[in-house]
Amino acid sequence: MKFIIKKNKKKTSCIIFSVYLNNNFIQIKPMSILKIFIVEDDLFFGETLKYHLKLNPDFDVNLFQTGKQCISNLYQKPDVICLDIGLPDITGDILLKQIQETNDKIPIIIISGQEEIEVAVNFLKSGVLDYIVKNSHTKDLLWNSIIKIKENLKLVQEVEELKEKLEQKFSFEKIIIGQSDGIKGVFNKINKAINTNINVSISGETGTGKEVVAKAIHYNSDRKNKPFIAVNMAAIPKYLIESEFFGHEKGAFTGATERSIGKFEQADGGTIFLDEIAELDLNLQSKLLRVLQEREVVRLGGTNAIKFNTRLIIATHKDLSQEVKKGNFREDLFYRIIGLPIVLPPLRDRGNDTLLLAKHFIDLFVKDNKTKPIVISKDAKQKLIKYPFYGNIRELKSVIDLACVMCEGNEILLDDLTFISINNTDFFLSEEKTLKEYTNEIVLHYLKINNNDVVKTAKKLDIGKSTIYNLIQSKVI
Ligand SMILES: Nc1ncnc2c1ncn2[C@@H]1O[C@H](COP(=O)(O)OP(=O)(O)OP(=O)(O)O)[C@@H](O)[C@H]1O
Repeated sequence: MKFIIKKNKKKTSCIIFSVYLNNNFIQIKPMSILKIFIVEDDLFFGETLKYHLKLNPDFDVNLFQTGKQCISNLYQKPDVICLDIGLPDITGDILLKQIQETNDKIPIIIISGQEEIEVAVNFLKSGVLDYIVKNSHTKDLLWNSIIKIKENLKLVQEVEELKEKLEQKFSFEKIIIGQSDGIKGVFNKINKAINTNINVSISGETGTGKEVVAKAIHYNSDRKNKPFIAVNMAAIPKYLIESEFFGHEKGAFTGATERSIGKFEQADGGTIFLDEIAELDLNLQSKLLRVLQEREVVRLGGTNAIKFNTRLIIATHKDLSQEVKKGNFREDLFYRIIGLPIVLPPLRDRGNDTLLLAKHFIDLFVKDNKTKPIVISKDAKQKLIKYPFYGNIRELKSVIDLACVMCEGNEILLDDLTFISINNTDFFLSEEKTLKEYTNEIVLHYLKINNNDVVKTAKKLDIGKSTIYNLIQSKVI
């Protein structure tokens, strides 16, 4: 088999390539080109349509005068077929069937001399996209119809591309950064979850990546082409949760002006991710339990039970078993949802992962902002490793983004790191310092806050002014 690729001469606005295969050149069209077949035995009418459509440089038009020619050229994979139903060699309905048997995805437009509505309706019912009557407007109607098809095909292609990107994006070993033992254990659990349908419960402090893990499981499982629906219990007002979960019928309550499909129904075939599950109130917990047991929902104000097939992933930053002990969470629901537990370690327990993640966020910053490459100084690295990051990876990202903005040149120095943590006493105590050194730091801290006002600082710390003056004079602060 010979295989040659040649670039054809530039036709209008685009370049068409040909592949030489088995003694024939077969054209390969770029996606922006729409291959159109016109099947019309009236040569003059056919040529008129062809001439008109070819005015659009994105249309590659082929004219065939018989049904047989059309069928034997289907290998060219037309994007649209415009079909006259009064052909000499084959009736329109039989030709339509033969085309659909070969490829039922090709949009077909019927062009016919028959104005009877019944004929048109029958063709439309059998799957053709449009029915155009032959008259002086045909060529314009055909043009508009094909433009609509082109737009539709573009959307389909975009959706396919996005799906593909999403799959690449969630190839989890690439997006979940980390090599610590803790994160390796998480990868192991994710792999187990991907290959089964078991419920998954993810726990971990805020910002440890619970949602990232939930998405990684969904987009790497068989359900990846179905929806991933995330619901955050803490973000929805209590009175709306039931309707959000289960949907409602029109008129179910004041303000329910339209029927609404609930999240469980929306996630049918896919995954529902219930974030902050511990925030669900007890009354709704029992309703959720019933729905999970029956695997069906009844919309508010409705009577029909609607079956769903949805994988459940829940997340919480609380210890759910403790919540059960405290009476805040139903024990039966706990056992129903706990499934495969995945515990995400806090960032401070992931060792060197902090630096891997910091580098990852720097790279993202550099790419997004099109800046020169940025590195981290040794001191800054040490500080990052020691810092407890109570906001975990989310906090690290904001520290790194700010440091990238603040750093002069291409190196993040110690002073470029700004920690705005809400709880940093542990960090303060984690550094090995003497009591004297701690005292000096505290004095310095309050002097800064009080704009170097010694009297105010002394009063605040309940120490003598002279103590502070001595520290300043001896240059320890
Ligand atoms: N291992 C990881 N590698 C790269 N990025 C991560 C990782 N883990 C988390 N992130 C990033 O950190 C941020 C927080 O992650 P995520 O929202 O999944 O955390 P969470 O635990 O669900 O937070 P919360 O409890 O507040 O809802 C996101 O920007 C996410 O992309």
